Parts: sequence; structure tokens; C-alpha cells
Amino acid sequence: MASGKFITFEGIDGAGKSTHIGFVADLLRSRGLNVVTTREPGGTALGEALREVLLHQKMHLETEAMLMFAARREHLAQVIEPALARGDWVISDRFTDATFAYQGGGRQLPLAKLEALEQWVHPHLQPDLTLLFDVPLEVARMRLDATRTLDKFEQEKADFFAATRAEYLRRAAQFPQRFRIIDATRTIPEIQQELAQIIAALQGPAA
Ligand SMILES: Nc1ncnc2c1ncn2[C@@H]1O[C@H](COP(=O)(O)OP(=O)(O)O)[C@@H](O)[C@H]1O
Ligand SMILES: Cc1cn([C@H]2C[C@H](O)[C@@H](COP(=O)(O)OP(=O)(O)O)O2)c(=O)[nH]c1=O
Repeated sequence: MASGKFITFEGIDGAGKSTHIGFVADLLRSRGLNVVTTREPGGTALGEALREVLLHQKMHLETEAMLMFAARREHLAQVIEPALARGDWVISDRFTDATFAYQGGGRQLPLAKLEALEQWVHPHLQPDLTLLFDVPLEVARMRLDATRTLDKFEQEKADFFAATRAEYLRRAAQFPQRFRIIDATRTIPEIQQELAQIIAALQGPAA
């Protein structure tokens, strides 16, 4: 059986990543592949309950980081690992890079602590492809303001998002083999055209 791949979507709030998840999933499904779409924090009943707490309650920074990884542990056990074991493709709206970017970059938690949690929770698994939707802060903020009531993270100030974005870009440079930086200031059709090319290259001609 062909083995499925694990694709993650990342970026600061308002970059536009959620807009494109359905497009990429449909692209893969149209080629006969089984695709599971999911999100973090969340993806399981417990994970969604933790998401409610994480997005709306104030807490110690280390509690926040550990709850992100607790939700992830459940998500891996219940959704991601079984799907990959079946040969399905998995698309997750955020994964561990988000913890490095938000809790590490944005909130300045030492990265070594996050690396320790990562080693604990998924020592042997990394995404096959991480699509980093990158936009300047002002663009992201404008897109967010236009659409919704802001949660705990979305209410953070510009310097928080500058540090979050910088950590995402630092990780993209650190792991160039799995990251693709998407210039998300472009129009949705332009971005979709690039996504289609990236997915075609990932999938290979024979699939
Ligand atoms: N390339 C784009 N150009 C203009 N608006 C966009 C673009 N991509 C997304 N949007 C809009 O920006 C808002 C935030 O997009 P969303 O995908 O929810 O962001 P994210 O998931 O990264 O927080 C939505 O209203 C969406 O329609
Ligand atoms: C997965 C993850 C998300 N987050 C934050 C980023 C987002 O602000 C928030 C929820 O992510 P997201 O689902 O992208 O929000 P929305 O549905 O509003 O677009 O959680 C972290 O701070 N650390 C993490 O590890």
C-alpha cells in the first residue's frame, strides 16, 4: 500500500492558511487518495475541550505549552498516527511548529523546553511538508479584523506577532527540506496555483 504523507499548514493568525486547506485536500482526493483533515489545538474530543480553554483562559506560559502538547499527544494517538498507519494522507491546520512560533517566539519560552516536550510527544515523527503562509503583520491584522471576534492569541500586540513570524521563518530556514514558504500576500488563485505545483511534486508522477 502506498504510504500517506503528513502535511501541516502554518502561519500567523490571518495569514490565510485555513482558506487553502480544503483546496489541497480536494486536490489530493481528486487523485484517489484518502485524506484526513484536522487541526490543532483540537482534532479530538479532548483536544477540542483543551482548545476552548487554551483560546479563552489566561494561564501560566508553561501550562499553555504543556496543554498544547497534551492536546497533541491525544491527537497523534487518536487521529494522526492511525491515519498514517492506514496509508491515508493527513493535513493538519497547525502542529508543533506553531508551539515553537507562538510559545517560543511570541511568548519567549526557552526553545530547549519545547524541544524536550517535542522529544517526549513525537520523537520520531515530523511533517513531510510544512506550508508556511507568510504575510506582513499589517496584512494579517487587516484580514482578521475584517472577519471575526478575536480570541486570546489574536488579541496579542504587533511585537508578539513579529516574534511569532520571525520564529516561523527561522524554523523554515533550519528545516528547508520540509518547509515551503508561501507568499500569502498574493491573490487566492495565485496561491492555489503554487500549492498545486508543490503537491504535484510531493506526490510524484506515479501516484
Ligand atoms: N490571499 C488572500 N487574499 C485576500 N484575503 C484572503 C486571502 N487569503 C485569505 N483571505 C481572507 O483572510 C481572512 C483570514 O483567512 P484565514 O484562512 O481564516 O486565515 P488563518 O487561517 O491563517 O488565520 C479570511 O476572511 C479569508 O477569506
Ligand atoms: C497549535 C498551536 C496553536 N496556537 C495558537 C495559534 C492560534 O492563535 C490559535 C488557534 O489556531 P487557529 O486554529 O489557527 O485559529 P483560528 O481557527 O482562529 O484561525 O492557537 C499556539 O499558540 N500554539 C500551538 O501550538
